[in-house]
Amino acid sequence: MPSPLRAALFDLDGTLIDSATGIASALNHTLQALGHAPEPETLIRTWIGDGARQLLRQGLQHAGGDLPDGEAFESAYALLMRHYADSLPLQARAYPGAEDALQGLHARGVRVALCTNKPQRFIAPLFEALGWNDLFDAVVGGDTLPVHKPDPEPLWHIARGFGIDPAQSVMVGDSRTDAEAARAAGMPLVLVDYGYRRGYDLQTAGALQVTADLRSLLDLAVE
Ligand SMILES: O=C(O)COP(=O)(O)O
Ligand SMILES: [Mg+2]
Repeated sequence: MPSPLRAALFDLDGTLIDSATGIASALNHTLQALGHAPEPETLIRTWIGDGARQLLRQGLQHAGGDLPDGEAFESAYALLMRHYADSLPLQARAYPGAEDALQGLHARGVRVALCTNKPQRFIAPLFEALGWNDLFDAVVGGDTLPVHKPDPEPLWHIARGFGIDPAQSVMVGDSRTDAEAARAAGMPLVLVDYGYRRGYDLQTAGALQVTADLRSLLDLAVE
């Protein structure tokens, strides 16, 4: 256990917010505009967590045919970005306990960061909708740096910015992507048991906690 805990880095989709309905709606509008059938939300959930480009790739691959490349892929991605922006009100659903945990960590002097693979441009409007503008000391999106999770660099980037050792921080996420990034970064891990984890065995991931409620993080912080 990081003693004392000095920073907590949070994944967004499937960890702090239940955004799958909105993301599925954005992807399905995109697939339909390209002449494909929509996919069920239960399947699309399993494609969330590796960034919006990977989400689109998965959707198009599942729809069949050749995966468009180059300009054709970029124009499909631009379409997804438009529908994604429209879906933000549907994505802004905080999990119970998420806001209390963020505020409680702050109150205990723990730095709080967002470390998501969601495109950066959508983070500010989501924070606005959630009333979370003042809750984060640092924010890194999926396209903020040249690499994203599972690469450890976004985690190191945040820890460096805080002047805090990764070992005195914790990465809080819902998926294999988060667990692999934490392991590669030398950062302790907490997993939520309710996210979009894609058949990943949470119990063998080496997490400090596998939790159903983010308020349990407060047990790691000093009063
Ligand atoms: O894949 C995404 O776009 C976002 O995913 P994350 O918030 O779970 O990193
Ligand atoms: Mg996630």
